[in-house]
This record gives sequence, C-alpha cells and structure tokens, in this order.
Amino acid sequence: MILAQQDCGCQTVVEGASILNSTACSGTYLFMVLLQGYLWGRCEIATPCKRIESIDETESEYDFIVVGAGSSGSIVAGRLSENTTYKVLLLEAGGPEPLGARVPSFYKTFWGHDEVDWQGRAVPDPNFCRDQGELGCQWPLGKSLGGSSLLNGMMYHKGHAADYETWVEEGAEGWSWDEVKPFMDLAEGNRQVGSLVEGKYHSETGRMPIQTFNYQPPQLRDLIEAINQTGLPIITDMNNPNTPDGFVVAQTFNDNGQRYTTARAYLAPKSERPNLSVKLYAHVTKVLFDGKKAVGVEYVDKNGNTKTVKTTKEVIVSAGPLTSPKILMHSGVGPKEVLEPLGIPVVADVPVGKRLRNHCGATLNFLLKKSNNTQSLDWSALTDYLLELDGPMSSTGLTQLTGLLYSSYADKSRKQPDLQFFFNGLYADCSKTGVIGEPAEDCSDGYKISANAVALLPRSVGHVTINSTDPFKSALFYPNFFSHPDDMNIVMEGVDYLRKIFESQVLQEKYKVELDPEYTQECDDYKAWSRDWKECMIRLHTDPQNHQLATNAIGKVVDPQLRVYDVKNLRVCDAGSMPSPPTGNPQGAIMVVAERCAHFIKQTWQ
Ligand SMILES: Cc1cc2nc3c(=O)[nH]c(=O)nc-3n(C[C@H](O)[C@H](O)[C@H](O)COP(=O)(O)OP(=O)(O)OC[C@H]3O[C@@H](n4cnc5c(N)ncnc54)[C@H](O)[C@@H]3O)c2cc1C
Repeated sequence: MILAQQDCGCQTVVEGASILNSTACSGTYLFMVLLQGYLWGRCEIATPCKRIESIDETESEYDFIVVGAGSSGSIVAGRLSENTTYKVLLLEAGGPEPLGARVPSFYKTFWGHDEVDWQGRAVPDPNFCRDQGELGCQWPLGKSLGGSSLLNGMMYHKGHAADYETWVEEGAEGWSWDEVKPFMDLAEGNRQVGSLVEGKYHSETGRMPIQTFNYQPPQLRDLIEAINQTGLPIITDMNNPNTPDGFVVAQTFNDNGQRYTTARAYLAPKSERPNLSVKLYAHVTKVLFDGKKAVGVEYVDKNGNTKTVKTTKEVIVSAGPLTSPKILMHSGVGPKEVLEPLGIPVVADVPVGKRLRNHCGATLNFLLKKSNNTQSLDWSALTDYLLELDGPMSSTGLTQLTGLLYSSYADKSRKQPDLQFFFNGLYADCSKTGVIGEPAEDCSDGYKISANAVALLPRSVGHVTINSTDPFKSALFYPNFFSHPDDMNIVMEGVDYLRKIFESQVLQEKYKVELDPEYTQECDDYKAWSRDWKECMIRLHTDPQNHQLATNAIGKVVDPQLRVYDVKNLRVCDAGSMPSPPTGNPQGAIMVVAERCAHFIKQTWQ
C-alpha cells in the first residue's frame, strides 16, 4: 500500500540535486520518478518546516562569518548562533541538501553529481590510482548544505584514545582523549545506549543521531559468518575501547532509516533562529585583512556578482581540508614561496597545505557466481521504506559492515588498529520498473561486490598547493601515496585478510565467490595473490579514502584553539585542522574539532 501525500503544515519544496540524473541511475524511469514523488510526500522525510532557506542578500556586517556549511562549518555556525546576541553568517558555495540523500541506500547516488560534488582529482601519479589514468585519483567532495556529510558512508567512529595522544605529541596541547571527551558527548546522540552499546562509552544527549541501520541484507549475515569462520573477531561496538579490533555492523549518522548531515542536525530555519543567516551558492574567494586582522570575506554569488561582507569579531574557514588551504593562500596566508611567484601579497608566511594525510588502500572486485541476479530496489522495498522506514532502502547494504585489525606494523599496546576494511554492494539504489525480481542487467557475469583494505596510519605525506590566482580553479592535490614502503606492506597484509574471508567455505558454498577477471586482467602477468600481483593490484586499483586531513594542522598552521598563527580574528576549523589521522572513519573526530572550535570562540568573546 502506498500512502497519499501528507499535509506537513509547511509546503514541501523539491529543490537541489535529483535522484533522477544521478550517475547510479541515469534516465528518468517512471518508477524512479514515482519513487521520488512518494518520498517527498512523507513529512518525516521531507521535513518542510525545518527547511534551511538561503537569504537573498547578505547584510554589510555580522559578528561571525563561517565559510563552508559542511560537516564542521554547520556545527560551528549552529553552535555560535545558539547565543542569540551573535549575528552569524554561514556562506556555502553549494546549494540546498537534496532530499534523496536522506535515503541511506542512495548514499552513492550523488557522487559525481555536478550540483553536490566538487569531484576532486589528485594530480595523476604513476605510483597509484593507475586505473584512473591521466585523470588522477577520484575524490568526491561535498558541495551543498552538509558538505561531505551529505555524500559520506555515514559510519560513526570517534577515533581511539591513542589517536588524540598522538595529536598532543604533535603540538595539539589540550587535545588528549580526556580533554576532548566532553565535546564528543555534545555531538553524539546515540539511540542504542543500553540496547547495543554501553552508556559509559557513549552519549545519548548530543545533537547527531547515531544508530545502526534497521535493515541488513541476508548476504551480510553470510559475510559475517565467513569472517567468523576465518577466525577474525566480530564485535558489536567499534567505539568501545575494550574492543578496538574486529568486524562490526557500524553505527551510523542515521535516525531510524534516514541520513543525518551535520546541517540537518545543527542548523535551524530562520523562523526558529533569526540571528543565523545562511547564504547558499556563495563562493568565498578570499578573506579580507586590515594589516594582520581578518575583517571580512569576499564572495561571488549565484549571478556572478562579487560581494564583500564584514565581521566585527571573527572569520572561521571550514571549507574542508582541500579547499580551506586554497582560500587561505588566495588571501595571502600560506607559504611565501607559493604566494610570491603568483603575485599574492603575503599577509602571513605559514605552512598551509604542507601536510596532507589520507587513509589509503586498495579495492578488490568479486563476483557472486551463484547469486540471484536481481535488483534490490522494487515496489516492495519502497513500500517498506514509506510505511516503516525499514527494508533495503533504509540501509547501505554491505557497506554498513566494517572491520578494524592490527597489521604486523601496529603497536597493539596502543589499542590503535592500523587496518580498516570496507565492503560494497547489495544496496537498493536504482530500478527501471520496480517489478519484484527485475534482473540487474549490468551484472550479467554474476553479482558484483567489492571490498577494500585500507591503511589507517599512513606514513606517506603529501601536500596541497595552488598554481593560479583564479578562485574557481581547484587547488592541486599531491597525496604521495605509498611513498613510504610500510604503507604498501600494510595494505598487502589487508589484502591477505580479504583473500581469507572470500575464500572461506561459507562464501564459496553459498555464492561461489571469484575475483572479477575484468578487474584483475592488467595484473594477470603475475600469479594471483603473489606479492607482485598484490602490488600491481594496489597501484592499479588504489582506494584513496575521502579522509583527507592535516592540511591546516594544529601546531603547524593553527594554534590549539584553532587560531591561524601570525594573524588575528581568523580560525580554521575542519578536517584539515587534525594533526594526524584518527584510526577509523574521521567524521566523529571532525565533529569534536568543530564543537571545540565553537566553544573556544564563545569563550573568547563572552
Ligand atoms: C564519499 C565519502 C565517504 C565518506 N565516508 C565516511 C564515513 O562513512 N564516515 C566518516 O566518518 N567519514 C566519512 N567520510 C569523510 C567525512 O565525510 C569528511 O572527512 C568530512 O565530511 C569533512 O568535513 P569538513 O567539514 O572538513 O569538509 P566538508 O564536509 O567537505 O565541508 C566543506 C564545505 O565547504 C564548502 N566550500 C568549499 N569551498 C567553498 C568556498 N570557496 N566558499 C564557500 N563554501 C565552500 C563545500 O561546498 C562544503 O560544503 C567520507 C567522505 C566522502 C567524500
């Protein structure tokens, strides 16, 4: 049964990128059109009364200007505007949050979508991402309200205690686990305390809803059985310090079957928060200075008009680890050897962009030769979602499973696993007809799934720089993956674990799992699973995670209160502020950075 459109008390505005012209499901198929219509008819999904509307014009002056409404900027602006005496402006280059992104199974639908993804590319390098040729590694980067929290896989990990101890060693004084814990609690709104996770390690009262997805496909249970059969640990909570390693159905940024971006969790519409102004399609080009003091920003609006807006207190740059460096450098804050040749007057000579760290690994594709080759998105899945927020649309399929293990390079006493595993496939994201049992036409060789092994404490360090003063031109990203040999060895150990899992009896008997021959053919000169074969596969099918960080690191570019060195009234608060990688999915730690950033600002101006 499909319900009629509900009366939500406010009119639903269908805006932002559509699921219909996504890369995952190209073409306007009748079923997808109907599906989109039905979704927007449900008040709890569309939440039209909570819609964040863009202001038409900015005023001349605000107390605080936040640049970028992504994972961190939305938190900073949301928290600052809780003080109703502050006038806060949040500038975002992208548009509104597309409602389709709220459906977990559409989590990949918006990758590569012009309206919501900057579609970053690293500078091509023959040592990695060879399957991308001259294009270089592909890095999806969110461009809308919510930023990359709109595109991400939603997995919640807050880092291990040793990660924060490393930050302190690297100059982030005051950022030890015990010191950041209260800010984790402000962010975490765990819905499963008592039923799945222990209260002493989790908070129920934070802003961001967190829980496991309601639905797991049957193949996921078989995969878990296979992992168990392999002798690897299965755990229930990867954020419990007593179980740092093991495979787990992850808790995610989701509330009962719906994605939560930080924008959705922290921002409020103007009717509820009149002192918060959000301006969408506002591309910030630079921070303006009076001497060494930040006094405002310049931005270009949707119509191409250049505008300036002043601050009476501070500018906070939260444009993400790959873009904040560009904005700073265009403003004269950066290494003088980069700025001077471009004719940019140097305001402060600080090492912006000099360190770029990222989790990195490799992807293997497998075929399930014995599997049912049908679409998992159909009328039944849609009905389950509309009526119960359950079923295949309410989860990310195999992607909700992850694993953390120690490689032989890890120091186990630090309880800081250095390998992570991801799985991919069997999510309901596209169908032409919605008919139950519709064949999955593009998988004629058997059902395809993939798995990734990723190094979490990479020794390789890259950098971000600019070679142009054009603010619309992307910065240059040099990730330098595998420049340190340990990283290759660690990923190889991860690949060995994947082999064990996929060769396990349960997966062979039930699904007859095989490496996808199309995917391995460029490495077929080497014996499968030999060291040379693994190296060939890792350099060919490199899996750079979208966990870039440390480009504006605490202790290097910003002080422990996230203030940019050698200038006044300017902070950088985003993934780039983290000095070194958390050993897990980073958004949990990024939320801590943003919560703390807002706290420091409030303390400064109280
Ligand atoms: C595909 C993908 C999957 C991921 N999966 C996970 C996961 O499962 N779990 C996890 O913890 N992490 C995951 N991550 C990582 C995590 O989402 C990011 O690390 C995090 O969102 C980065 O937050 P940020 O605030 O630094 O940047 P962003 O969230 O990227 O925000 C930057 C914002 O600034 C805006 N902006 C940029 N330039 C300008 C400008 N000039 N003017 C105005 N605005 C501008 C952008 O449009 C964007 O909205 C994933 C990331 C991606 C992309």
